[in-house]
This record gives sequence, C-alpha cells and structure tokens, in this order.
Amino acid sequence: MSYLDFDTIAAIATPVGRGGIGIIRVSGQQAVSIAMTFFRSASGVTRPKSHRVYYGTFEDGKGVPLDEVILFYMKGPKSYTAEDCVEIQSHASPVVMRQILDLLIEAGARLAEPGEFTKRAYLNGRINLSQAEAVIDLINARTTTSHEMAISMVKGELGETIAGLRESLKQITVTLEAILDFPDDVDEEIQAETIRGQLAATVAPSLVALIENFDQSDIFRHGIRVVIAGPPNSGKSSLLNRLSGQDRAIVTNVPGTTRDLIDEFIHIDGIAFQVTDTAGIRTTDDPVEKIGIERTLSRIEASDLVLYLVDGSHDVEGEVLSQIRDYVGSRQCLVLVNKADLSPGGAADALKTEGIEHLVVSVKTGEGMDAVKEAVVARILARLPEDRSALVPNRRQVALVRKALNNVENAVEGIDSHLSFDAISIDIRSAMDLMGEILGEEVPVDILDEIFSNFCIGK
Ligand SMILES: Nc1nc2c(c(=O)[nH]1)N(C=O)[C@@H](CNc1ccc(C(=O)N[C@@H](CCC(=O)O)C(=O)O)cc1)CN2
Ligand SMILES: Nc1nc2c(ncn2[C@@H]2O[C@H](COP(=O)(O)OP(=O)(O)OP(=O)(O)O)[C@@H](O)[C@H]2O)c(=O)[nH]1
Ligand SMILES: [Mg+2]
Repeated sequence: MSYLDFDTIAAIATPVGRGGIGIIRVSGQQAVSIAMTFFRSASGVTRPKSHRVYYGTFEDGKGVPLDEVILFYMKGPKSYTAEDCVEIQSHASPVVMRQILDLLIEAGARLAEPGEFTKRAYLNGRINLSQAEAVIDLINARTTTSHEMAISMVKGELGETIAGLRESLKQITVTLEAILDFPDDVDEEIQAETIRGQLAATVAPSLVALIENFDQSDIFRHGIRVVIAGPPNSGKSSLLNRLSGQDRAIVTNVPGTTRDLIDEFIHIDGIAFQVTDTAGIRTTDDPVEKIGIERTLSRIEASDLVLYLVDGSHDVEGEVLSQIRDYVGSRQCLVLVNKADLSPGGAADALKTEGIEHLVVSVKTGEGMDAVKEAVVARILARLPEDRSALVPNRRQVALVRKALNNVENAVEGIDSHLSFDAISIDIRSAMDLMGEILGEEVPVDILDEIFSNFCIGK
C-alpha cells in the first residue's frame, strides 16, 4: 500500500485551550485542494508551492473571514507523514480552531485518529516502528533523562542496532542453508564453530545489553521509589514537605501523626522520584497506627531507596539502631540525623560508634538538604549505565528482544549438543523475525493499533 491509497486526514495538532498560536494539520492527497477551499491568500496565490508559507484569511463557506492565518505546505514525500501536508496556523482560540477543522472535514477530510499522522509516517516508510514509538515517549517524557532516551530513539539509533543484528542473523542463515544444500562441500565442524562464535560472542551480548539497559532505566519511567521511614516524630512528614516544596503532609509534635502513606512526585536533576511519607515505626496498641506501620513496612520492601530519619536531639533506641543496621545491610538506605538546629542528643554518636554512615540535617532550617539531594541522586546514578544515551528499548521491544535471546541461546546449545543444522536454523530464523517485528515489518494489525492509540489526536 502506498501513501496514494490513503484518504486525507485532519486534526488540531496543538493543545486545546487559549494560547498564542494553534496549528491544524491536514495530510493526504487532497490536502491542498481541501485547505485552499477556504483559504484566501493576501497576495492572491491559489496554488501554493512546497515548503513556503502564505499569509491570508481562513473563510467560512460564505466568504466571511474566521481568522487571519498562515498556511504552510509541505509536498510529499518531503513532509512529516511523507504525504502532502498542509498546516493552518491560526490564533489559538478553541472556537476558531474547531470551526476551521469542521470546515476542512466538510470539504472532504476525515478527522484523524490518535497518532495517525505518525502512523502514516511509519506506513509510508519514512520512519520505522521504533522511531514512531519513540515519538510518543518523547511527548510523554516527564524528565530530561527520559527525554534523552526518547530523542536517541527518534533519531533511529535503536533501529540501526536491531537492523544490524538482523543482518548478522541473516548471514548465519545463509551459511546454514549453504551447508544444508551442499553438505559435501563444507567442513561442518568448522562452520558450526564459526556460527557458534558469532552467536555467542556478538549477537547474544548485544541482545543482553539491550535487556540490561531496559532493566536499569526502567526506574526512570515510573519514577524512583523513595520511602521516608523512621521512628515517630523524627521529622519524616516535614522532610516530605521540604522536598516537594509543598505543605503536603500534616506536621505536629504529637508522635504518631502520620497514619497513611502519602505520595508526592518530585524532580531532582532531571530524575523523577516518587517520595512516600510513612507512619513512624514503633510498637503500638492503636489498631489504626498498626495498619499504618504495616503499610510502611511493605512499602519499604517495594522501594528503590529508603531515607531513614532519626531525631538527632535525642538518643536512638536499641531497637531503632538494629533496624537501621538491617536496612543499611540489606538495601539502598540513606540514614539522616535530623534537627541539627537543636542541641545534639546521642543519636549521631551512637551511629558513629556503630560505624553507620549518616548525614546530619535540619529539615526545619534546610541545613544539609543539598547534600541529601546529591546523595540520593548519586545512589541512583550508581545503578545506571554510564552512558546515559545508551539504547533503551521500550516494553514491547524488550519482550521481543528477550524472546530472540532465548532463540539464540537455544541455537548455541543446539550446536554444542550437535543438533541438526535444520533445527538450529529454525531458532535463528525466528530470532531474525523478531528483529523484524521490532522494526515494524511484521507487526500484527491489532498491535499496531494499540501502539498508535497511545498517541494524542493530531500527532
Ligand atoms: N509545524 C510543525 N512543526 C513540527 C512538526 C510538524 O509536523 N509541523 N513536527 C512533526 O510533528 C516536528 C518536526 N518533525 C518533522 C520531521 C520530519 C519532517 C519532514 O518533512 N521530513 C521529510 C523532509 C526532510 C527535509 O526537508 O529534508 C523527510 O524526512 O523526508 C518534518 C517535521 C516538530 N515540529
Ligand atoms: N527543631 C526542629 N524541629 C523539627 C525539625 N524537623 C521536624 N521538626 C519538628 O518535629 C516534629 C515532628 O515532625 P513531623 O514531620 O511531624 O515528624 P514525623 O516523623 O512525620 O512524625 P510521625 O508522623 O508522628 O511519625 C514537629 O513538631 C516538627 O516541627 C528540625 O529539623 N528541627
Ligand atoms: Mg508524619
């Protein structure tokens, strides 16, 4: 199917609401004739030239101007969709834009589905599927880090790697077929060794690297889960408020104030964190507080990092100390000694004696808070690949990469256990097909629809 077979679509491409300028986009063979039905150029132009902008008015069916607009024409295939594209730039009044869109539809355009412009760029062969998927990640990126990941994909670097892997697998298949066709002409032992080498030393490690990049960067997508924990009254809710810059959680000097989990999303250095304030951990008979403490403990289990806060103006109880020892030994945990503005109790000394590293802070005055943020980021970055622009597949793609790795490992085992070349060839072929599916060459229609339905209308 070529782009000539598609109908002409139109949509508002900019967010709905009042603003400076809004864009209505039209794509397809009839884009120019449909747009020119209502556009009156100030200089009298009736046939716009490609990659030129024209100033004029957009008129309703009766010749009454709706708005002064700019019309921009990109002739296919040199356009976003690789089809003829016309953009009408109007004032961003929802009323005006809606009327322009309605008129375009009256003139023969169809309202575009979510993601349909990008889908056409893909169907018309301008971009591959992983690039199209990256466009949506780019739009949805909430942090500079997830934006970096998406932009490298829009550029198509992941696609190049996958295409390279597929090419290697194809070479191997060709070799295998030659062996099958002319079994007498080749030394099977030597060929099998060569193929094994390629699979184990090149193809498999590349697939493993993609999976590792996904696993390591996955926390960037949903936000890193930080739990603030510690005994009652140590200043946990105050810390949540300080980090989020909002008066989010209730703070009182009554121990046991916080009962439920309180979540806030914050950004530090372009990284998204989900910070959770929790009920102070202590032995209690209060049934409500008990449930709160159970929730604290299970949230700690699911966290990426614990900020364990103690009150520095007091001593630390033995029970608390042993809990800190447990946490520090078994997970990512940063110990904070709070209330540095008050005269010190024994907490910091007790931790020092135990050899437990900690930061001294005052949530109230803000003292030491920059060091806390730095330490949090350092702990997280330590778990990530050095190369922040490393190629990161998305969830759909990594599932296919995992399957392909499985095939490749089967093939290697097959060679080791002297399986027939026929059997090995089946695994290699299926790995090859999976690479094609990542690039979008053999994707079932329902999966395609699902991918593009995650876009917004006009993209
Ligand atoms: N007004 C406007 N701004 C926009 C877009 C758009 O479609 N319209 N974009 C989209 O949403 C993004 C830019 N992306 C684009 C990607 C490719 C092409 C394009 O025409 N590609 C052709 C020709 C390239 C060339 O002239 O060398 C090609 O790749 O063949 C245009 C925009 C962001 N800003
Ligand atoms: N002087 C001083 N007081 C603080 C500091 N941080 C918190 N506080 C006070 O300590 C008390 C307890 O603070 P919260 O933030 O409610 O403590 P919490 O750990 O959430 O307490 P629970 O919810 O009961 O577990 C409040 O009176 C705060 O104003 C600090 O850095 N210095
Ligand atoms: Mg609290």
